[in-house]
Amino acid sequence: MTDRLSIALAQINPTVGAIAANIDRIRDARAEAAARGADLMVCPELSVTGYPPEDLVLKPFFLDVVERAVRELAAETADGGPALLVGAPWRDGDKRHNAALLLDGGAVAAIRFKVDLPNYGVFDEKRLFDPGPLPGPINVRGVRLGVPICEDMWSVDVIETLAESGAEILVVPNGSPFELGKHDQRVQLAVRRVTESGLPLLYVNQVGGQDELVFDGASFALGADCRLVAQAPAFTEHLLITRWERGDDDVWSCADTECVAPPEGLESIYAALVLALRDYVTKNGFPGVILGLSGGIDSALSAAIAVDALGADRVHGVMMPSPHTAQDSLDDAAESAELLGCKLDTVPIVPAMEAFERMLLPAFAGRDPDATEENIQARSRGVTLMALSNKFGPMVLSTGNKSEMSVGYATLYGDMCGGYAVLKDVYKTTVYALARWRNAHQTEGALGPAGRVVPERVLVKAPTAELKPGQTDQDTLPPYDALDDILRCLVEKDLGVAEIVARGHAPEVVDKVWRMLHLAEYKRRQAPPGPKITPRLFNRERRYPITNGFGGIA
Ligand SMILES: Nc1ncnc2c1ncn2[C@@H]1O[C@H](COP(=O)(O)OP(=O)(O)OC[C@H]2O[C@@H]([n+]3cccc(C(=O)O)c3)[C@H](O)[C@@H]2O)[C@@H](O)[C@H]1O
Ligand SMILES: Nc1ncnc2c1ncn2[C@@H]1O[C@H](COP(=O)(O)OP(=O)(O)OP(=O)(O)O)[C@@H](O)[C@H]1O
Ligand SMILES: NC(=O)CC[C@H](N)C(=O)O
Repeated sequence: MTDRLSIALAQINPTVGAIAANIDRIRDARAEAAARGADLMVCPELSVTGYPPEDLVLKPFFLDVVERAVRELAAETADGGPALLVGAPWRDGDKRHNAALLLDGGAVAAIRFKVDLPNYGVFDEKRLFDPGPLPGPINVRGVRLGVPICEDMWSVDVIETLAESGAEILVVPNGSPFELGKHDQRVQLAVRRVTESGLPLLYVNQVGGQDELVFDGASFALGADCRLVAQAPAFTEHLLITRWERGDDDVWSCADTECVAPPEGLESIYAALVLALRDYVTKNGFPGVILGLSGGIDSALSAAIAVDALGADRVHGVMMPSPHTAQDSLDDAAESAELLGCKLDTVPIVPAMEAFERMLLPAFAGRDPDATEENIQARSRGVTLMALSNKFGPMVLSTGNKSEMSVGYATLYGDMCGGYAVLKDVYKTTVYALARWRNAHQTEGALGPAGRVVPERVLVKAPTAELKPGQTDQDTLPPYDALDDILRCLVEKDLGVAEIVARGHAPEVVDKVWRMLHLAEYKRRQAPPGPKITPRLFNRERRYPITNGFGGIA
């Protein structure tokens, strides 16, 4: 009987659909695991395709390619090196499963299917996969391992079955996306499962950005006594080696190994945004990003995140003054670019505004100027940025935040244009907090300069769209502290008006915010994607009808 087992947790960053590249990553990690004496290397959920592969798995041709790649990789395990536990969509007769496959001795040695298919929030697995039967353990080098797949760990049944059928150690492959506080939630759940089953548990999570999702990794291992015995760093690829030994009481214990505490709070949000943007830009093949630098907080923070993600030489700011642009805005945009070390061009939009005015003069005869002319400014900037993107290749980085997108305080085809909106799920109050945090700290692996990156005045001046003289956001919107609290209640907690008023908000303000939220659904449907950091990201997991006759919130 084997009394020792070394298990490597391969926290890799796959690209969805890039099967050959993902297999290369797994192969490289296995070579390192072999050199460090591992008997088994465990990869995240659906590691061969990347998570979530979405409707790619509905294509039989895609599944053929996956199966061929897995069988070729399995053949390589005839070399006597570590066994491999990989994840892939897998067919069984006319069923399609989310599977964990043990590759060992040159073959696919065992297969287990996911039982609990998540179908809430950002997950859509019921339309893609068939559930598997309650599983038994698999035998790896003489040790019985239970393999619950991600959501299988979130309820009792699968692990209870595995424990009852003789599993000795639980090994959990995951594709678990980040949101604020998610790591603690996972550890608490894992502790519950360990307490119920009496078995040690290894949790292996994917890392990297995939469209709206960002995976933080933060893989870990718990001993049978619920002690944290290993913890991989978050937001970066890592191979975590754990060494287990069977005790006289038949309980496996792990020699203490590296434990790197994951970031929390604002630091975790900032790290998530950096990784999400970096992977979106690089995995989609852009040379860099271009953004409008207005001298305001949203563009200043977006630029800082972009420089930390990509390096200053891949970020291009453009100041596009109109007659309403204050000297302070010009100076603040220049200081932002200087602090970050990124390029800043100035392209005045006055000629475009004048051209539209002349062009529309006959059509607008007899009409007073209104929001129409304001929006032409925002759209002139959008056209300019898209032209620079077309000509030179960088993706337009959209700067809108969650508070604005909630209430429709943004111009369709204007400042809403762009490929990715890095602050899409970040409320304005959090935008300020993140900027202050970044001025005093830096995340691991950030490519930007240390120290202040957002000018002090940008943090203290009144936010303004500068689309007409003397305009501030608060002419139209409630103060951001109040607005964000009301929005969290409406968007994330589904509270009614009475409950929100009971928190100290004026009924007419709550009513106004609800109406604005409701009326802006059409804008959000046309907004660029951006990374999830809250429990409810617009479009991906909060899906309201646009044509919607329901007016009440009580
Ligand atoms: N249900 C629906 N389905 C599809 N389309 C719909 C629609 N309702 C209106 N529309 C269309 O949308 C148009 C109105 O939307 P839009 O053209 O965007 O314009 P609108 O929402 O009227 O104005 C933009 C607002 O955003 C503010 N803003 C702009 C730029 C930057 C900032 C900032 O500080 O970040 C704020 C600006 O001060 C103004 O209050 C309508 O004319 C109509 O064409
Ligand atoms: N003068 C400008 N030059 C360059 N870009 C601009 C200018 N004005 C607005 N933009 C772009 O449009 C976005 C929306 O900006 P606006 O100033 O209207 O409101 P905001 O939401 O307060 O953003 P910010 O805090 O960045 O100013 C900005 O983030 C910026 O990318
Ligand atoms: N891929 C999954 O099954 C993920 C679901 C799970 N509840 C999580 O977020 O961790």
